[in-house]
Amino acid sequence: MALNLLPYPPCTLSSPPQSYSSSSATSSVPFTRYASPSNSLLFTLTATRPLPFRTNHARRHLTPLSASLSTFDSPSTSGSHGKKKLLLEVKDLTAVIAESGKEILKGVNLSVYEGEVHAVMGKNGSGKSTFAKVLVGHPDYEVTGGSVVFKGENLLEMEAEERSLAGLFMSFQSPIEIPGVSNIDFLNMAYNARRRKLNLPELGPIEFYAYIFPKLDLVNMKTDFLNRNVNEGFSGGERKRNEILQLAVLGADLSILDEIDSGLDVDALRDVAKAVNSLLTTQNSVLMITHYQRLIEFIKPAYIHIMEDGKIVKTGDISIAKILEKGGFKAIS
Ligand SMILES: Nc1ncnc2c1ncn2[C@@H]1O[C@H](COP(=O)(O)OP(=O)(O)OP(=O)(O)O)[C@@H](O)[C@H]1O
Repeated sequence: MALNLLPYPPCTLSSPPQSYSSSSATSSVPFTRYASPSNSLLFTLTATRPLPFRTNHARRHLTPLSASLSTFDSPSTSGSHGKKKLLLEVKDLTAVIAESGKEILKGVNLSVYEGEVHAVMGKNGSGKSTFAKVLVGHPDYEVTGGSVVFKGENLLEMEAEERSLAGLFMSFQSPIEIPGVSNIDFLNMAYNARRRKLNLPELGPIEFYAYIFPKLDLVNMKTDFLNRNVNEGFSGGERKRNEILQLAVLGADLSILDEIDSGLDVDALRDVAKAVNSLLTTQNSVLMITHYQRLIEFIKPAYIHIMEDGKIVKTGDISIAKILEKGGFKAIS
């Protein structure tokens, strides 16, 4: 049996770990794909089925990457990034909804250097989540032009699973439930997939428990949550904490956090923001989507981008969020 966990975290698992809980011991996860535009985990359990999608049917339109690749090891010319390495470079990215062909992304440009936190803000429907989902290879969208270079590699040529293993993580707006799979089994499988990729020995249940235990404190989660099925019966806030727990367990070079503040009470917001801050190093980066200044005050992005009608129309520092909070989008434009 192969378990494919796509971006968040997409990895191919050859065998399930030993069970921690009765629910996982009797796991009868149907061999179906759990996927929707808002899934936190594009999750497939298949016997022999290949990965469910290949991302782009329109690669012939994509911009050649040679110029972009050469910038990976170069310091920024803007000065403000110093000698930091370019982690993600998005150029003129356009994308449509695969089913209808409707264009949503209309030429997105964005560069993220290591150690940086960026926020994307914008009106409802401006394309923020679509942008995030296109980056992780969501099958609902088709890239029609532009380029995306991640750690010097052409991201658009990678399967969703490869993107995750390359160090991309996405926390979705509405994390899904995975009935029949306990949280700890799920995390152990995903973590071991990453270790296999790094040629490291897998962790058994006891070792993994020791590894994960301190991370529960980080997100202020009780141990009971490990034995419950993934997100089943979790409140909105608990699901968000669980997403950050996944991030803490798996690690990532670039974490894309889509509205992690939605549905959180003030204390939960502080916990989640604290956990994200504690995971930040000079080598990894965060791209967060938010509507509210309160998250920005906790996580403090260096750059705020305003998205409008599928494009980034303005970039600035934290002062943009303050103007936005006071005067709305018209104050910015
Ligand atoms: N899979 C899809 N099928 C149909 N329409 C879609 C799909 N994905 C996105 N859209 C449409 O694309 C537009 C942009 O959606 P998106 O979710 O990216 O916006 P957003 O900026 O994240 O909005 P919000 O702030 O409300 O979360 C919307 O009009 C949305 O209805």
